[in-house]
Amino acid sequence: MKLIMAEVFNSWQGEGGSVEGSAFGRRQIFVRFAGCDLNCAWCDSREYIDPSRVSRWRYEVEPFTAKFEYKPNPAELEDVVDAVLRLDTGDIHSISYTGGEPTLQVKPLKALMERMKSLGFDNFLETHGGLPELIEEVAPLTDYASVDIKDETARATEDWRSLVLREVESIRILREAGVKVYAKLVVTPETKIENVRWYAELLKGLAPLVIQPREPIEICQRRLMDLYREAALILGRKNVGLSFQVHKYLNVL
Ligand SMILES: C[S@@+](CC[C@H](N)C(=O)[O-])C[C@H]1O[C@@H](n2cnc3c(N)ncnc32)[C@H](O)[C@@H]1O
Ligand SMILES: Nc1nc2[nH]cc(C(=O)O)c2c(=O)[nH]1
Ligand code: SF4
Ligand SMILES: [Mg+2]
Repeated sequence: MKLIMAEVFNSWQGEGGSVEGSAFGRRQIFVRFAGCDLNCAWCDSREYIDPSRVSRWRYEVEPFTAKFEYKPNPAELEDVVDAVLRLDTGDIHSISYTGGEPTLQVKPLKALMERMKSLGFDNFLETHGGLPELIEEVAPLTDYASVDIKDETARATEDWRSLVLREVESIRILREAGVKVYAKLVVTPETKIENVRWYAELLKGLAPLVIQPREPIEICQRRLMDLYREAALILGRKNVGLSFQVHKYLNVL
């Protein structure tokens, strides 16, 4: 089975903060799929959005070396499995499936998740959640999930409100499948407080929320705390947390 891959590397989860379901600070092997159907203005994986421009994929040869070997795309699933297993350092909390958007290649994604489960690994899905019908397919194989709520300022797609509703639907599907799921909202200085209220009302009783400043950070602390407080007053003070992309500060993948 073939897939369009971006990279495989070993690091620790740098996002998610401390809410229920987060794997922040845990060792993970990351499998980054190429291709995405959205176009977030601040995407830090932009080079992988158009799969036709990802002619080869890379896999780290040793953890924390950022030394890579390359293979052409489309990748063979077995080669991806080998790349993951050679990075197993014995302390891996879970395998993170990210991208680009991993659910767009749902057949190879499922095959990979099944294989890793059979090898004793837990599966962590990092998704924009915009495709609930595909989330339905992978939910039974998923142990943890981070689902983005794409704020209006992400400009991820034309009809951003219906995208948010689909993302909440994906969270519901994952929750009902017993997945430890949380929502992640990337905020900017232009994020509107009334939109945060709307997201929090949609998520109430469904999943905790992490608020993650867009990197590079421009939002001021005061504004960040105001958005946080607004969400916490609706979701409950134990159901909101901050998340920073800590790996970027420590200059690891
Ligand atoms: C690159 S995305 C891939 C997974 C999926 N397509 C998604 O958007 O959730 C992985 C995570 O990085 C976050 N991210 C990407 N660029 C970012 C930036 N500039 N600042 C903060 N978070 C960012 C996304 O919000 C998402 O939670
Ligand atoms: N260390 C580390 N943590 C991450 N959490 C989410 C990431 C992503 O790109 O999906 C990511 C990533 O790229 N690196
Ligand atoms: S959905 Fe994820 S991969 Fe796609 S553009 Fe947005 S942040 Fe980037
Ligand atoms: Mg990243």
